[in-house]
Amino acid sequence: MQKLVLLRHGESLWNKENRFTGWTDVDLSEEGFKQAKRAGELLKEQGYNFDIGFTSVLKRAIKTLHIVLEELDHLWIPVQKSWRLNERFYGALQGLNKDETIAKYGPELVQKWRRDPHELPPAITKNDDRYPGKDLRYKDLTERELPLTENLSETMDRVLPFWNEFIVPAMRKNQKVIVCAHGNSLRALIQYIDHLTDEEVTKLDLPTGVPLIYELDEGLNRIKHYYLV
Ligand SMILES: O=C(O)[C@H](O)COP(=O)(O)O
Repeated sequence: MQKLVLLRHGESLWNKENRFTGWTDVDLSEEGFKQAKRAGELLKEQGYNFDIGFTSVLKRAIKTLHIVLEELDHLWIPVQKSWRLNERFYGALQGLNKDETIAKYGPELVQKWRRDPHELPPAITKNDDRYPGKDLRYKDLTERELPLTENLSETMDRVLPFWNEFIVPAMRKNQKVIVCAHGNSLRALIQYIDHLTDEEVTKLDLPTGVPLIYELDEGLNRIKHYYLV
């Protein structure tokens, strides 16, 4: 049996302000820093340690992982960052307040944008300041990989190659793995690991800063999963 720890970053400043965030690189809120520390304390109390960490290229996840590893006195372990673990790119919704967006477009459409795996939120253009092609950290991405908007199914399409190429091989070497990422990149991973239907995944909401433990068998199939509280 092998344990895999999935962790959504602590509350961000825009979670707090209820704004669509996506690839916007906002920091943790004060509460988010506390949640990250608490996650580290919980993992420490329950005897967890890790051989490798994986995270996105967004500071709310990077900092959460760093704080957890600091609590565990594990800052020395390798940490691999990838844009593939980023939050779903929320297109032209990025920066907008979620309640104001509901008031403007109606709850049904906004809920579809947020949770329907195949519904695309409105796109940005390449002239938009939010276009990732203007951000140095994405300079090695091909034009096809640079999103203008993204649905959950496309998020899954870019998360899974990373899972298969890096996370699975680490677990096959019996390394203890922590993945610190985002609501929707983790939702995509969970849909894959748990074989959830599109219908089931729409109901899945991950709390910020609470470690989710997966117990996996030799074939990396799920035995059970639970939150650490
Ligand atoms: O990017 C965001 O706004 C959040 O992290 C996830 O938002 P959602 O719950 O609206 O998908």
